Amino acid sequence: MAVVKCAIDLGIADAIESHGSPITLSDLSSTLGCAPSPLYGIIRFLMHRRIFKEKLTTQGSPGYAQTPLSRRLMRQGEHSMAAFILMESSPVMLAPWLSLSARVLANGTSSFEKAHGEDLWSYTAANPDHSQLFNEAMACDARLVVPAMIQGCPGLFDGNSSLADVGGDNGTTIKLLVKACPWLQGINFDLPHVATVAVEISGVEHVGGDMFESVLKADAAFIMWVLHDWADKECIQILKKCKEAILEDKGKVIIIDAVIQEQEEMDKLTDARLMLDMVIMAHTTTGNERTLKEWGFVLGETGFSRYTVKPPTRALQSVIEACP
Ligand SMILES: C[S@@+](CC[C@H](N)C(=O)[O-])C[C@H]1O[C@@H](n2cnc3c(N)ncnc32)[C@H](O)[C@@H]1O
Repeated sequence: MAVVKCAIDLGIADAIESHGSPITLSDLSSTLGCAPSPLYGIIRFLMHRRIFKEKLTTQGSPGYAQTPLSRRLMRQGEHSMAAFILMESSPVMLAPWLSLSARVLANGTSSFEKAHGEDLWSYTAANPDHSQLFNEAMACDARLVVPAMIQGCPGLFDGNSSLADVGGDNGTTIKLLVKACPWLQGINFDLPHVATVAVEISGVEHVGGDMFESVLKADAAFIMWVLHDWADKECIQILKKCKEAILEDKGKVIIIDAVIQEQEEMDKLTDARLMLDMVIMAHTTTGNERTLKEWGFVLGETGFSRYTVKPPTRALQSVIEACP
């Protein structure tokens, strides 16, 4: 991750993109103000990981070009994952990894709290710069996941006229959902320090609150990358509040989260899902990724009458639809 962060910091992908065609090491070095030899080492490493690729320039000299992966390292644009990588590689988020054992010990404590003296949400509330980086990071992920989900689950919001995105962060997700389903009135619900600084979005109301206390009323509730931050008991509490907030007859709670496969079902994204489990362990106090059986327990204890799990489409997450 340090090398990928280095590429973002240097602006390698942005420089190649602005050049518009494959660029030589010498031109790239002078554009970026870098020494050619270490820059070559960074690019060689990233080419080995298929992040950049070698391609002849228009003059026939050896040069470097973008790939779909390297475009994710650009600072701007709908494909950028730069903020996500910069957030995960920030000193704030790296420090808890050094205390991962604290979370695992029987009488242990949260790795994040050990490193920073408070949990992630209190820390972001007290540190606006980190909160903004976190929000931008989540927005990168939402831009990737939401279109895949809409494509993979057509008709998900048919019959609903309002939707509350619980823990919706700066509203990027609900903005994409309302754009794709213009009949939806969107509510973006998050902690007050997040909701109050979120920029205005047409068709969306930002509401600050605590999902453990209550969730704003809507036909349906949507909750993405939130429940994995919490233990079963807390998830059941949050889901009960969602269940109270939605319509009894045609309401539903749509959960977007990973499902960890059993050994025999593992696929090429299993590694990423298991990695995510470690990230959640390092950064949250009680969170973890869940297997289908573990999701079944949480949903059953909340009192949902039925649920369906749609496998992911080009994404780490599954779509779990739970009905009252
Ligand atoms: C991992 S982020 C997911 C953000 C967003 N759903 C997404 O996928 O891009 C978890 C979100 O839960 C919010 N959150 C944490 N505790 C909360 C609470 N008690 N009430 C409402 N939101 C909360 C955080 O502020 C954060 O935006």
